[in-house]
Parts: sequence; C-alpha cells; structure tokens
Amino acid sequence: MATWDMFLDAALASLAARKLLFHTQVIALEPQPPVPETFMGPGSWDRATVEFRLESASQQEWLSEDGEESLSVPEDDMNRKLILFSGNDYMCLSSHPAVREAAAKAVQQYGMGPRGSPLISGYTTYHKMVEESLAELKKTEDCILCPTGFSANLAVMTALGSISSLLSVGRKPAEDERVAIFSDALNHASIIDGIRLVERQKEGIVFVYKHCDMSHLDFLLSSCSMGKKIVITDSLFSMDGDFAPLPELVKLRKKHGFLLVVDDAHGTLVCGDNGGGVPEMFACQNEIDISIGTLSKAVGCLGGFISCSNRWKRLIVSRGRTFIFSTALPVPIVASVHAAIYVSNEERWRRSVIWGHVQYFASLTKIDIKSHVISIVVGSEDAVLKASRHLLRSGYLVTPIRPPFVPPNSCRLRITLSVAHSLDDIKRLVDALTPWLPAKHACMLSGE
Ligand SMILES: Cc1ncc(COP(=O)(O)O)c(C=O)c1O
Repeated sequence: MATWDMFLDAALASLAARKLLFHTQVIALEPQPPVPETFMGPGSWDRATVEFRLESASQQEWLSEDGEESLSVPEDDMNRKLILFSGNDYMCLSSHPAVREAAAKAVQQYGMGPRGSPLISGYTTYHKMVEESLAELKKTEDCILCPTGFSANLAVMTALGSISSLLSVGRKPAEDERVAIFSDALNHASIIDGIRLVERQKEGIVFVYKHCDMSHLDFLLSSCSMGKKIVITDSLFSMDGDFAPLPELVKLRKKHGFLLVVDDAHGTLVCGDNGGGVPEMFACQNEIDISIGTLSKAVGCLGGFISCSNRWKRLIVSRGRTFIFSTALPVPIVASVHAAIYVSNEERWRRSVIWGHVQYFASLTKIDIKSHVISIVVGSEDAVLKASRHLLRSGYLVTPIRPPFVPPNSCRLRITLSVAHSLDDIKRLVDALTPWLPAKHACMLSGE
C-alpha cells in the first residue's frame, strides 16, 4: 500500500521535473545582539496586558444594546481600567521589556525590513533565526513562517490538496485519487476555509467527525477506501477549551496510516514543560506530521508558522499559496518573536503561574476545566449579552461569544486566564460570575 512518504516523494519529483520547486533566498541582516534580559517573576509590564480602558462610546453601546441605558455606568466610571479576561496573550509576552527592546532596535536599524514575499525578497536572517527556534521548540526538522496563523492553515491545506493534482498530471484527479480530509467538527475557521479551497479545486473530499469522537473517526476512516488520508484537528479548541485526544489520534494514525496535522494555536508556549504545546504535553511530538501555530497568542506578537520535516517544507513553500503570494512578516515583528521565544524558554515560571491559575479557577468554581481557555455556556444571545454586561459593570472585559463563532443557543462567556491575573482578580471574577456558573458552585456557596 502506498504511504504518505511515497506520495510526498512523487509530488516533489513532479515539482522538480517541472522546475517548480522553490526555496527562500536569505537577505543577510546583521542580527541584533542576543541575550535579552529576563526576570525571576512578574513585573509591572505584565499587568499592562490585562488592564485596559474601553472607549466610553463602546462601553455605552455595549451596555445599552437592549435598552438598558438606565443601568449604564456613570460617566466617572467610564474611565476606570477594566480587567481583560478575553485576551489571547496568555503568557503576557507582548509587553515584556525584551520583546519591546527587540522590536525597537530592529525598527531603528531596518525600519520594517525588505518588503516582499519570502520567495522574492522578504526573507531575512531574522526569519531564518526564528524558524530555527520554532523548529527546536516543536522538535521538528524545519519550520515555515507565515503572515498569520490563518494563512498558515490555508497554506498547509492547499499544499496538501495539490498533491493529488501533482500525481495526476494533465487531468483533474479522479475521486479516489483526491486527498480524504478528516476534520473535527469544531475545527477553527481557517482550517475549514483551507478545506473548502481544496474541495473547490476538486483535489479533496472532506469527512467531518463528531467533536473529539474517536469511535466516529475510526468508523469514518475504516469506511473510506481512499489512499491519501489526512486527519486535521485543533489541539486545544478555542471556543470550548478542551484538548483533542492526541494519544488516541496517534493510535489511530498507526492503525490507518493517515497524515496527522495539528493546529496548536492555543497550546504553543503554554502547554508542555518547555512550552512545546499540546503535543509535548501528551508526549507525542514525534507523531505529529505537520504542526501549525500562531505567533499572535501566547507568543504575543503576530504571524503564523508551520513546523514539519524539510521535505514537507519543500512542498509547502512551493505550493502553499498564502505563503508564496503574501508579503513576509516585517523584521521588527520577527525580532520580537525571537525575543518572546527566548523569554518563554528562560522564564519558565510563567507556565507554573498560568497552570496554578487554572487550578485555582477550578477549585473556586468546581468546574472541571481543562485549560486556560474556559467556556461558560449560557444559552441564548440575550442571556450571554446580559451576563457580559453584568461583568462589564463589575469591571471585567469578557466578550460574549455568539453565532457565527458558536452554534445558536450555545452562546457563551469565553474566559481566558493569563499570567498577569492575580488570584484576587480571579476570585472577584468568579464572584461576579456566580449567577452563570453551574449548580455545583451555587450549592457550595449556600453550604448545601
Ligand atoms: C485554532 C486557531 N487557528 C488559527 C488561528 C488564526 O491565527 P491568527 O490570528 O494568527 O491568524 C486562530 C485564531 O483565532 C485559532 O484559534
């Protein structure tokens, strides 16, 4: 039976024969002096990532959305700082002195750096340096920087879809020659859009399996006779805060020989002892074929990346259209990403703090939360708006999550914990949340 190694070999050979194998040329920039300053514990800069003022017009609008003007906040209170419990800067690296300094130095030296797509003129020593540190973090041979996590998912999906066209040169692939993509029902929009592009090109067929349901996935895989099977999943689901069952996926991978692609947008830097993400936490980094990530959440900057082998990289940089046809990240951003990864490696206490917060939230609420992303399902749009307004009046910024982000009537408060929150912030938030917490918490408060 043909394997993914064989498909990839054949696809690369076809690209090579048509002189369509691309690679980046590195524009040499003097790297800035390394070794950013790191610290033994939180600093005032951390707090800056969770304390914000909301423009008064936005606050009034939010509070009066269903005609509740009478309950709105007095003008004086409009200027108070709110505590953000909805951000994605989980490790608070966006404001770290090392990150600021790296960006400032790079901007002084190079402005934004050469502007061009990575295959033309936008790829520099800095981009290469960051790709190497991300590959080291993810324990992969190589890595590809992309403009965003969204574009990284699109690049991976279109490159994978292109394999079926490359292997059926001169004609559209027949149905059984296409890639068979098995996708979790709650995967991120960027994965869904990537799959749609593949379907539109008639290069792939999608099979959506029930959220984290491994029996359903096993059934779908067993019932499918197509040769090029791919399973793609978020590692930590952004709207539910639960983990994909990676150990079970790894077992199924052995059984069915599919290509395992994981989007670790919310796990990178937070999960695993070294911040290698959810695959590191489940000790299965070596079993993931392609790992996608973003640099805009725990890394605190902007951008996306794809960690994989050299051979997968060759295919993706030659066929991943959102990588090829988009301008490379500006040098100051890349320099700050480099500093953020360095800080994350050195300031290991950040991971202990955030996981301590997860335990504290769970102990206060008795909710079996799995991660720093917490979903409190409230129900209707009206109910979630009411809850978020109550939190806003109490001084907390928790954005209500409504369709199209989640299905109707499963509107929710998506609470995210970060290193900069204090235990007192969490305690007070939980107090303010009490009416919307599951019954167990209410019983605890009433001493039942
Ligand atoms: C699972 C997942 N993948 C990808 C992305 C996109 O990342 P970026 O914001 O870098 O485009 C997100 C962002 O919300 C996400 O949650």
